[in-house]
Amino acid sequence: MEEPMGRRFAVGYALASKKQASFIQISLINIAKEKSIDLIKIDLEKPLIEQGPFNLVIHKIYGAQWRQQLAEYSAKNPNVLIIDSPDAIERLHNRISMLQVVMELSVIECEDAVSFGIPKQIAVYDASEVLDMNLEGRGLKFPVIAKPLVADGSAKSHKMSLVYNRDGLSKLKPPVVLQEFVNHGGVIFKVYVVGDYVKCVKRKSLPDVNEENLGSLKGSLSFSQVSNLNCVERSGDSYYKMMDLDDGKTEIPPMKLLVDIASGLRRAMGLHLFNFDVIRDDRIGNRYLVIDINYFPGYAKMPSYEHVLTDFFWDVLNHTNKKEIDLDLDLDSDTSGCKNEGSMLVSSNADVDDGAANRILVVDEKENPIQV
Ligand SMILES: Nc1ncnc2c1ncn2[C@@H]1O[C@H](COP(=O)(O)OP(=O)(O)OP(=O)(O)O)[C@@H](O)[C@H]1O
Ligand SMILES: O=P(O)(O)O[C@H]1[C@H](OP(=O)(O)O)[C@@H](OP(=O)(O)O)[C@@H](O)[C@@H](O)[C@@H]1OP(=O)(O)O
Ligand SMILES: [Mg+2]
Ligand SMILES: [Mg+2]
Repeated sequence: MEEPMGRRFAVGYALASKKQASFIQISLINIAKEKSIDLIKIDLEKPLIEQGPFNLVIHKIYGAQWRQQLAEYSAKNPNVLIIDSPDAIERLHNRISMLQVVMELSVIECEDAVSFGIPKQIAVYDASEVLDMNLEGRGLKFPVIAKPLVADGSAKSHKMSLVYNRDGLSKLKPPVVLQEFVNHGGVIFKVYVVGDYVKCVKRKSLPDVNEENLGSLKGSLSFSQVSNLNCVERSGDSYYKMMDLDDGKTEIPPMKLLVDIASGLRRAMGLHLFNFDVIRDDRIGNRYLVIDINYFPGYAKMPSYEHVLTDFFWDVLNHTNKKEIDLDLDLDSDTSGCKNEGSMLVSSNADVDDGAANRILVVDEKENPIQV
């Protein structure tokens, strides 16, 4: 449906320069323009409150100052949609709370023998804890991946190490999360979510570790952003071309499962723009583990991202009268299915609230952004 002649929408974007270079492509600007949507850069050097007018603001900026700016802007411009709420995004800045939400997803129907969950993990806050820690006693065994607890977009927050044995623990710099390394055939599935749109792509991941070789491996191995390593930048226009893995043999997980997890996460987190990383647990045929969730990921690597994002903006902008965005979660279908509990999968026939539960309010009565 086209907007009546003359009516245009302004979408303000607040992005770090690297993100701006990859996301704000001419192709996106033009496709949005055809749908009467103008993408307008927010100048981070000036107060947000002095900028606009905007109908919608999208953003990926860290820090209290930016949150304060958004709060002031919302108070002054209650009709402007902010996607997403900074409080909701905050949950993804900690690798424990990030994955906890997956454990809270209930009633996702799975095909026979298909299940999902997260790897076992513990947080370590203090360097003195690390050395005399009894990993096995806490349900973890080597190898483990050590990930910085904080995921704040810094290069440091992506620095991981694969720890093979006790010697490797000594180099860790808490606060870190120790997560069991799960063999998964060297392939990772990146599931991009844009409102109710879901797209899964395959990427290269860390190779499997052979348990028999563990004894001979030296303490630990450091790495960073493995799944982005085959991403190249086209000279001149900073266009990202993702060499998605096409090994011709790895099947993607059942799409229904991914869509259900995506819908569940959207509702539970109150977010519209994110991706999540999934691996297939080689020990248990059809068990899928969510290992990472990223806010406003590298959408430019997603096929036809310009159309997907433009359609999303259009939908959101045309729901503003209702002050709500229908998340279309389809929760009132058959509720008997699988519920994720700990690392176990149990059957559930729990009742689910329909109606209100299917919608996420974006603004409250005073039309300030709220958390769901
Ligand atoms: N539990 C795990 N078992 C096996 N491999 C893992 C596990 N966790 C992470 N990995 C591997 O390490 C990589 C980096 O981990 P993770 O995705 O948590 O880091 P990140 O820096 O947040 O990544 P991104 O660039 O997607 O934000 C994954 O892409 C995957 O290859
Ligand atoms: O550009 P940004 O800083 O947002 O980087 C994000 C990066 O997107 P990019 O491709 O645009 O670099 C994402 O890649 P994909 O998952 O989509 O492959 C992922 O690595 C996020 O974790 C990064 O966000 P951060 O965790 O650092 O906040
Ligand atoms: Mg990841
Ligand atoms: Mg991440």
